[in-house]
Amino acid sequence: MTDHTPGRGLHSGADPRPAASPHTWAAPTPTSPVEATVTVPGSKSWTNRWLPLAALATGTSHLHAPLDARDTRAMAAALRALGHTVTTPADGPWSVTPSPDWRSPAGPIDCDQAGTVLRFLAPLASLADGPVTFTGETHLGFRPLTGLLDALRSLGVRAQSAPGADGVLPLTLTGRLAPPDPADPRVELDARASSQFVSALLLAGTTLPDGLTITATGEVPSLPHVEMTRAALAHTGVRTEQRGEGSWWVEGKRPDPVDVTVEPDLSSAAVFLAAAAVTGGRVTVTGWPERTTQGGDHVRGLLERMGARCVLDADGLTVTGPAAHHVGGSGLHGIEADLGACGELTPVLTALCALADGPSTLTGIGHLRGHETDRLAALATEINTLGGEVRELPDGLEITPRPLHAGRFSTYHDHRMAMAGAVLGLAVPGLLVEDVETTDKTLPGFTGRWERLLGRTT
Ligand SMILES: O=C(O)C1=C[C@@H](OP(=O)(O)O)[C@@H](O)[C@H](O)C1
Ligand SMILES: C=C(OP(=O)(O)O)C(=O)O
Repeated sequence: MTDHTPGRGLHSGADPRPAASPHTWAAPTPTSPVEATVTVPGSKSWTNRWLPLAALATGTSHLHAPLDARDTRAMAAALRALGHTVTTPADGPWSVTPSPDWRSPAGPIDCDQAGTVLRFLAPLASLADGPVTFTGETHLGFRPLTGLLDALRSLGVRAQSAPGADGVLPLTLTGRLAPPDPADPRVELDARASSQFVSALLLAGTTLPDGLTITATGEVPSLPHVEMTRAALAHTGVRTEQRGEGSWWVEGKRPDPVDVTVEPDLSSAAVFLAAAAVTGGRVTVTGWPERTTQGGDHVRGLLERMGARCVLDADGLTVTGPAAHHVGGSGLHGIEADLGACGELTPVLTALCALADGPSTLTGIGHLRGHETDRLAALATEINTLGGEVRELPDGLEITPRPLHAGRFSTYHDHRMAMAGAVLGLAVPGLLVEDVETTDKTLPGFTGRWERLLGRTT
């Protein structure tokens, strides 16, 4: 097993003379401003909502421009294992024909690294005609799940980890969702660790005859993702209501099938926009939605505050970076920002802050310690190894820009850490990003896209 803990990853520690190896990618450092138009793949979060909703629906659904990546392939495979017909051609729309009977799969469902697969499908396992076991990549078993499992137990589901298991996986769930008071179906949920718990119960609440009221007992992070779930449900004809702060009701109703085009993934887009911001160039991301529930849309306001110009028009979102680019710096300004609504942007934004002309403080992101790795520790460790000054706060990071030097950048099997490494490489020659292929969780073909963006290949 590879240890993905910050500070204990492969090759962590300063290395003044890094050598490229088959396991590292030399992040390119352009010598002129980056000018490009890019199309980014579909949103992970939208794709992984449409797929389970389609499995709950009353007929066949079609997804155009879905994200085709590890997280979404894991969702498709999981739904197949549960009895549904899911077709996932590489170059065409995906379709889901639901089976009325959810089956208990013969073997465990492999969630790979996908939080959304484990969290969204755990409550839906109660529809199966027997136990359902979930497994996945090692670190997934150590990511927060207790709040969701406690809520499921209070709704009558049995949740059991294998005896002697270090983390929560493999996890076996048995039994139907049965609210204690069927006349007033409700559940309390500690979702301080992840908004995905709320989304999961909203999806599952549709299967109860009288729906479900979910009341969070603490502050829920990433609230735009809850709104995304509500928007997806609304699109399928299922009503939801916000009933006070931290409380949501969902109607008990089978969703209508959908025929939808998936929005581009705006959190993935951020890395390409960062190339314009760092190099004083100009990058357009096509198909940027005018209105969206994706937290990644916050990148516009954040880049503006750092000194970049953002224009959203019929061509897409165009970011123009400040002209003061030089090797080692970017002409961007530091910021103070609460990223609680858009935690996915943190790694790329932290890299930008490390290249800015003044200090930054990013807060509201304590829950990122429970993501693919402890992202706050990982970012601080890796940027400091390159000569930076990043201090961890309980719920964020304080970043003081320092001249950075060549070195290795460990990624801890975290796609967004690898993207942060690419951004630093724009201004720091000789940066070697380890395990860059980890980006295929959400952004397949990342290095090819990046090198095309930078004009390195045709
Ligand atoms: O619902 C979703 O699709 C997601 C919700 C967020 O999770 P957290 O609330 O755990 O941060 C986000 O970070 C994750 O990448 C995707
Ligand atoms: C936290 C993330 O992923 P997941 O959906 O696995 O939670 C992420 O993509 O930044």
